[in-house]
Amino acid sequence: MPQSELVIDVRGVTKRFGGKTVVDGLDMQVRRGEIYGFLGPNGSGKTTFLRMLCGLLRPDAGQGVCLGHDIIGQSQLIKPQVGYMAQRFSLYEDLTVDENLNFIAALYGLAERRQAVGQVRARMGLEPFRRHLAGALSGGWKQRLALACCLVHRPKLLLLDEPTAGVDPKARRDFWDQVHLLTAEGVTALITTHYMDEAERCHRLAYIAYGQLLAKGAAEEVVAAEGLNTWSASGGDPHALRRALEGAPGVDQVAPFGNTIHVSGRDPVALSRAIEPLLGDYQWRQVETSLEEVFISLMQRAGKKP
Ligand SMILES: Nc1ncnc2c1ncn2[C@@H]1O[C@H](COP(=O)(O)OP(=O)(O)OP(=O)(O)O)[C@@H](O)[C@H]1O
Repeated sequence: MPQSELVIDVRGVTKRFGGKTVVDGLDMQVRRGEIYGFLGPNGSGKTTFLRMLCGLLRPDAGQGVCLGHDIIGQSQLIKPQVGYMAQRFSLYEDLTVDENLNFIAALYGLAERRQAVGQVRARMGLEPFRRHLAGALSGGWKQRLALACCLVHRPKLLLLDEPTAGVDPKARRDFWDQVHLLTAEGVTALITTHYMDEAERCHRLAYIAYGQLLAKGAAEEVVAAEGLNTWSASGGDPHALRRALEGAPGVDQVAPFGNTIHVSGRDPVALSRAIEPLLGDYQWRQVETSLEEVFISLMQRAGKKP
């Protein structure tokens, strides 16, 4: 891959708080125009990593470039080209939509302020809400306004930290449509999320736990690499099935999915052996392993490491 295509190219990025290593030697390469999903359990270091990329935090170790600039020595050149949407709603609730947008435009010292605000307002469908207080908007519209504020200065890279947490499915769909449109125009997006359907909407993704990278690639590559076999059982007594399988040799996970129980394991022979005595009491079929099952498996295995 030509280096110029890499908007993010960092290696060994590490951050410690007190004695605790929160991001531990992380590598990440993200191409221009890519939607890159960044997943991991709460407290795994995702926000800390994003903050290091855009120069809000200084790494203790590691190196690399973001938007062609050194993440340590040239963070002042990176910041103006990044749109960072922090996890918590960080707009001024007692200002109107227009006032929020104008304020951000002024902060960036944009020359064509009115034009920039007008464009982003139209793009995000915020025209009808121009004079509404940000605090009075619904969750979905607040999130749109937050994205609009990230876009006013026409950044090349979006760092979006759980941008859709708590918003309804339609608003999430609209949000992802916008992100796809933006990346088609050449903007790059690095997005943290806990939603599996969103992970699947990313071109590629990385999964971290305890500050360490556990998997990366396209969703289907990540699923294939974990090598889990998954069976779905229906009928009979699902609670009894769960009790029978939990902790059995060869069974790595048992989880209810609606009216079925999913059973996964990395060793297909051992898994079949565990299921065999229960074959007659339930209807079984082999199903595709989901990303959720893969992430749980990755976390379980990471947790078992000494
Ligand atoms: N400024 C700080 N000082 C001390 N500890 C911090 C600081 N910022 C983050 N941490 C700790 O670093 C760890 C990683 O936090 P971080 O917010 O990066 O995780 P995360 O993956 O973004 O989590 P979540 O999914 O909950 O947002 C946590 O244990 C957190 O308490």
